[in-house]
Amino acid sequence: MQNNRLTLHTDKYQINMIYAHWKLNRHNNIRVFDAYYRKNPFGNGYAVFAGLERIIDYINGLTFTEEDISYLKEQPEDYDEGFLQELKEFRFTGNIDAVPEGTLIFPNEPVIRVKARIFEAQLIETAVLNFFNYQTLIATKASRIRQVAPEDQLMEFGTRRAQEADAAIWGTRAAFIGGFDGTSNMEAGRLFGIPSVGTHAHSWVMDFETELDAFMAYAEVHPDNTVLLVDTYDTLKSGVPNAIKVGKWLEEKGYRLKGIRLDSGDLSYLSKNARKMLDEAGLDYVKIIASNDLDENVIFNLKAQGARIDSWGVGTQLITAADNPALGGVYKLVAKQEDGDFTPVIKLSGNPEKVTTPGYKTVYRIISKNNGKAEGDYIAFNDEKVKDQERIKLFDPVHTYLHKYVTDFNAVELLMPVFRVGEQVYSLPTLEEIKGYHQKQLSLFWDEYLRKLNPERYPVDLSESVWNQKMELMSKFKQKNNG
Ligand SMILES: Nc1ncnc2c1ncn2[C@@H]1O[C@H](COP(=O)(O)OP(=O)(O)OP(=O)(O)O)[C@@H](O)[C@H]1O
Ligand SMILES: O=P(O)(O)OC[C@H]1O[C@H](OP(=O)(O)OP(=O)(O)O)[C@H](O)[C@@H]1O
Ligand SMILES: O=C(O)c1cccnc1
Repeated sequence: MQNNRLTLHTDKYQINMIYAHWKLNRHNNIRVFDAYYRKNPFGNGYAVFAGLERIIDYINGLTFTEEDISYLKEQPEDYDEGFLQELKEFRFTGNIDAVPEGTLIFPNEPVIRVKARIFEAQLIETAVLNFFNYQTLIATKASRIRQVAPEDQLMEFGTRRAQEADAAIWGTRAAFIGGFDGTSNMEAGRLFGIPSVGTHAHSWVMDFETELDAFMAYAEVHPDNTVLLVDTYDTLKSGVPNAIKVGKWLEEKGYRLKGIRLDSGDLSYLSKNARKMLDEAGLDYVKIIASNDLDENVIFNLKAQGARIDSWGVGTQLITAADNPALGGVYKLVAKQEDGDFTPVIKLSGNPEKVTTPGYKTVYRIISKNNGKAEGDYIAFNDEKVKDQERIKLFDPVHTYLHKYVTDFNAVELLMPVFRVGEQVYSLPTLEEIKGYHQKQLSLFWDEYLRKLNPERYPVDLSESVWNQKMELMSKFKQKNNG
């Protein structure tokens, strides 16, 4: 049952809404939706945007096949033939803007903006959020892990524990964007050009009479790429001594043992002792690799203990974002095009954080020309002239007395045109370029915003016009609802 099609990868309520829009002849109305997230995951100070490549693939492949239509015909809703005909001719004809993958993003700022017929904009909500939420989450987790091991090799080992195949593949790509160097997943390697890496499992050792036989046999087949897993029986009494024997044998053949892998026990104690034994045997070039339910906190602590580990294999905790398994990104209607103008719409909530910010808006990153650092992100209406302003007032949208004026800045617009009238106008950078761009993004921010424990909150502010309009709409709707 092969299924690579994603058009029906949507919630039924989207189909029911677009059907009702069609019945009421509202389906061609142009609407604007913003996608954003509300709370940083893992207690981090930022998130790393990922998922755009998948979104672009999805939009480009958005057509209803005969099978899709037949399935809709089976539904109890008894959709009109005219609607199904409309779906047969369906293709995306709207505009999408998004921040580039690898961008550091912050709560409550639009990172994807869709302006399209409601018929199209509503249909794509589910899939767009699905891709954005998961991939951004994993890229952010990877970025946290990279932060605690800036110089080490980081290998993604999570496929066996991932939430199924797509999560493994696209999660691996996101991990690479966030700072990983390689993956054990061959398909991710093939698809995206991510370096594929691998050692061997306990089964290899258990399949031979002795550990030494197993190590020798492996080294004979892979003399220039041997990493030996040394913890099957007794790491320091058997595994490391046997690895040293193999290392010496490889030297005689003109090769070098590449590494040993520790996969259980006290990784600090074992790595220090293994390092000593290897060095004393003249094998100081042999790398020590660690795995076993690692995450940024364990790695950070191991480093603080002086563990002698050069390379980390990280699986479960990364690919499942185990300590924060969902990003919670949302997709909200913010404006309706009426007679050429954009009418803002708002969603109220008892929870102030859930009140939407109305209007057809864009986001700027305000970068000081004096020090090259980001001062804050600034959400303004699409037609506000932010770049030409000499002085900009940044104020907290909740605690408005908290404000500062910034002069001498560059206002860098974050949202890039991705689709125009249904045509892809954005050429995707290579994965290496995205990774490099992510590193540059990090250098824009003060360390206080980036630290992984209790970071400072980076300002995401509204222009005065956007703020005023939000306040006006809030009081207007409150009055209406109070009769
Ligand atoms: N020195 C250390 N300091 C902090 N955490 C460590 C240290 N050494 C290992 N760990 C981590 O502690 C956890 C211990 O896990 P666990 O008890 O499953 O390991 P184990 O019993 O050694 O091995 P296993 O059960 O997989 O054979 C793992 O996440 C591991 O990475
Ligand atoms: O621990 P993770 O971060 O998920 O990394 C992947 C794990 O997968 C392998 O273990 P395996 O499936 O053999 O099971 P194990 O946990 O018993 O070692 C490997 O030896 C790692 O321990
Ligand atoms: O190559 C490895 O050592 C590896 C790959 C996947 C999972 N665990 C380990």
